[in-house]
Amino acid sequence: MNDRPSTPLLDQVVWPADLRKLQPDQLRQVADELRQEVISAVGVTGGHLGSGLGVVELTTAIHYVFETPDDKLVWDVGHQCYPHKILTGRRDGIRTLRQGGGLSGFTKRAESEFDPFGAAHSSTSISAALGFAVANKMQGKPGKAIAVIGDGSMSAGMAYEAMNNAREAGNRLIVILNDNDMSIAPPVGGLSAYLARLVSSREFLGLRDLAKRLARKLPRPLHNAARKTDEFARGMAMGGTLFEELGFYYVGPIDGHNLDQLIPVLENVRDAAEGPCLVHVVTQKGKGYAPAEAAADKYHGVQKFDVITGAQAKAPPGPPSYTGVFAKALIAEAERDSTVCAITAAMPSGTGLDKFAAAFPDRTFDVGIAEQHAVTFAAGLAAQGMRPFCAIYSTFLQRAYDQVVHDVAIQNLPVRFAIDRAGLVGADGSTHAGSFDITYLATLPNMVVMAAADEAELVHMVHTCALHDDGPIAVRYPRGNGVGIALPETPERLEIGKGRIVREGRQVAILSLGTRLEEAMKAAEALEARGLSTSVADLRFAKPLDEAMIRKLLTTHEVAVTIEEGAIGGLGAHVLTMASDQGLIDNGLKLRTMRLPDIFQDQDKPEKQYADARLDAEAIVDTVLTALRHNSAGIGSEVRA
Ligand SMILES: Cc1ncc(C[n+]2csc(CCOP(=O)(O)OP(=O)(O)O)c2C)c(N)n1
Ligand SMILES: CC(=O)[C@@H](O)[C@H](O)COP(=O)(O)O
Ligand SMILES: [Mg+2]
Repeated sequence: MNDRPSTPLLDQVVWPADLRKLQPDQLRQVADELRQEVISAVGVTGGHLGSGLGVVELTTAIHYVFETPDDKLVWDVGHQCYPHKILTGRRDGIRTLRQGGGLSGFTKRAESEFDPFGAAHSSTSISAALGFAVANKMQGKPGKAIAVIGDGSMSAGMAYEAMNNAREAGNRLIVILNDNDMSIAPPVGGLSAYLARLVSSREFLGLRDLAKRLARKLPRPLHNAARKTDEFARGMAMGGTLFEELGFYYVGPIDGHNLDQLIPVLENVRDAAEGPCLVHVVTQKGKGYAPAEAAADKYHGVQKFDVITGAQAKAPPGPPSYTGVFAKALIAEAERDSTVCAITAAMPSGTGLDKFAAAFPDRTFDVGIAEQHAVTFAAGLAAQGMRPFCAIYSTFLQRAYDQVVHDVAIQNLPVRFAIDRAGLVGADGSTHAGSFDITYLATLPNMVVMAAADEAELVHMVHTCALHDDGPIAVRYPRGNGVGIALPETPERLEIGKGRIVREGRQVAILSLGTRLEEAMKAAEALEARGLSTSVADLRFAKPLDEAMIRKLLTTHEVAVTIEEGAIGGLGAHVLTMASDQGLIDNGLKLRTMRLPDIFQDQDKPEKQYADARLDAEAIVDTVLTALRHNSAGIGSEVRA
């Protein structure tokens, strides 16, 4: 059992205002106690640990120096915000993290005034902070906006769009680059190499150097001359810094765990007459907890764990994960076909492409947190004859929608989209749910959209994708483990647009897409027990629909229900449109669609979320019975009641 640590000084700090009453030399103890509290809490809840441990001192220093919540502190991604939540009045709830009705695992506006902007998807913090800064400037309000962005998140184009625009904010915007030389995996690309050069080429900024470099009080011409001298003194070989070329005053690198450096630097930057400033802090992901420091992933995301040993709770052995089945199937395709290659946007382990990379290192590309680039890079590869699989979580593919439309679908390029985490994902909550991909993909020209009903179907669909050169094709599958069905020795190529009837009935037809099939079969059993003969179809394709099969089902059954792990505008909408266009609902057919609610707050296990979302067997039965009870007197009958 993880005992709560003794935190005598932290106990006195409920809000940042309490922190600001302390003496600077007491902050070290606060930070040490804060770190122990984070470790203890995450040991109970699981969640994101490494990144939060890396910003314990930085969080303490920011809330000590800046007048939060009036000064707006915007965390990037927000997975590192647990120390921030403890220091901003939420320590009592910290052990409810990522649970139904508990604290979010990310920053969330609805949760606290100290969370001025929600996060979870990366690289949004500078844009959002710039918005706050410019608004304050336009309203003549005091107050700074501080964006804390990681080195991994700095690899996304959106961060540069914001920095390119940052001059607008002057000294009201402060960007803190939290450089721990880690993304989820080790960082990749030119920026990571550049930051490494920056850090290795300079001693941590001493106070003397700081005074010289932050001569903010000088009138501009002199200040510029001093700055130029300073840059020349440093040797223009570094070209100043990339950030200075973008209009920032760069300060750093500084030791992000040394409060004696952090506090004066942040105070100087806070009081700087001009800006924007970018403070480059160097931290260690997992700092202060040996099992995290020693782990390859620095305990980025962990299950509940024993604080003493660091041993994480192991899930009971079960069927293989969909991610693992995908990776194995893709490796088999690549063994058959040398043009098969794979792209991830900084999620090698999450997508299973770490396994693919072990087998085919030269055919695997981790492009960093850069989904937009990943998609158009894949389009270029496809245009030149390769067979690229773009493996991106459903929720993160949202970041690259125009690239999917403009660079892939309209040009009808054969990019394969492996969409993991499709449907509800559990503890990461609504920001990570794969709710929208059916809706946003099945509306596109040329796009083929498949959903695997189980892990065997996933193997067939990966094979079908590999062979599909006629245009873009997507296969979606959920987070977690399969249903335990045997995997096929030899994958089949599925006929595009053809579904399968998995249960024959006469009165009710359940049209299922994806892994809700298991619940659909349970519902069919329950309906049969009530004397309702029920058919079940696995549609396999949201686009193109198997119109012949659907037409047959809708014209030979009294009630038809579609079910999908997706939001409105997906499969159900397409079946309704087809039925309406073909006059199939003119003859009294009771057609209902079941789908995810617009948004849901609970963060819990996916199966609980599906029950809460009314997308399980019980809900299917209710839907059918309600439809049957519906007065069959046709239009207007409700009015008479
Ligand atoms: C758009 C987007 N793509 C992918 C992710 C998944 N993701 C979450 S944290 C992370 C790495 C972030 O690295 P960094 O910004 O350096 O933060 P650190 O974890 O090192 O503190 C990634 C890729 C995401 N949250 N958002
Ligand atoms: C913070 C973030 O976006 C990732 O760490 C995400 O939480 C990973 O999700 P999975 O745990 O489903 O891989
Ligand atoms: Mg990092």
